[in-house]
Amino acid sequence: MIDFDLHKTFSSKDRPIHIHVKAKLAQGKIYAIYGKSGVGKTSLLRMLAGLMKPDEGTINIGKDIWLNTSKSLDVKTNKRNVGFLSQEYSLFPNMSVLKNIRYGLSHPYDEELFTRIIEIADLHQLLDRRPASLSGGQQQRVALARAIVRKPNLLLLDEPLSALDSDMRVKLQEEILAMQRIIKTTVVFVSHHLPEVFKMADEVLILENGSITQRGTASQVFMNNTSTQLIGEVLSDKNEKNNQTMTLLIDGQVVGITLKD
Ligand SMILES: Nc1ncnc2c1ncn2[C@@H]1O[C@H](COP(=O)(O)OP(=O)(O)OP(=O)(O)O)[C@@H](O)[C@H]1O
Repeated sequence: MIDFDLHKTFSSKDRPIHIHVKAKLAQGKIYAIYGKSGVGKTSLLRMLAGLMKPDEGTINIGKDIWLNTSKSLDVKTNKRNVGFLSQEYSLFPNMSVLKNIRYGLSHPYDEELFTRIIEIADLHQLLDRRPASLSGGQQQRVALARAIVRKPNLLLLDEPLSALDSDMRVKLQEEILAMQRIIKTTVVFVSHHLPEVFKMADEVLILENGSITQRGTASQVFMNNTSTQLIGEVLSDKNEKNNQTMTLLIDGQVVGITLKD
């Protein structure tokens, strides 16, 4: 169980931005954080990772205390053993894939886990290559493998798949699920991509203006939510015989819509 209650205020020119996030997350489950731009999703992940200092708050994970500001207790990021993936792959450019994955791994490491993760991420052929010679999807798989072999207490994913094309995205989603089933770590991921949220999340936490306003399964929070929007790009718009036909690009899919009287 992870139990957190975090406060952070950013001063800005117009008005201060208050973030107050509080939740209990079960060990080994996958949670999606969903919300509009600027509501505090990245800030929440960064506070959980110890990369951003909250003004006030607590984080308890199992029997460990990571943060208790009233007792001036703040466990450093490297001692929290958190995996953090974002759109940037942050690999060491001058090291091979193998060295990147093994870098800083405490010895003796779990050889069996290492082998299985390399297999799932399909990295066998790439172990001697440098990151610059890999595609974006391959680099992200290296970053994922590197996070997973450390058996993190918590895996934080800040839209790591959003720069990838849809086939690679689906492949990476499968790989994340397969790896998570092995190490059974708790995963908190930010995504704007509803199919991804439905596929991956055991539970969704809706963040609005810095606070969690709803939580439940994806079906529970989205099916009755009238504010859910599908955003599409108009590819063509024709008006024939009183029927208006529009072709839209929605979430990578081309969709035809006919509007009648
Ligand atoms: N270091 C900072 N200093 C001042 N304001 C900040 C800082 N970091 C974040 N903010 C502000 O806090 C709010 C929440 O930012 P955050 O990046 O957490 O949002 P987000 O939900 O992840 O947004 P997005 O989906 O666009 O990535 C935003 O208004 C942002 O401008």
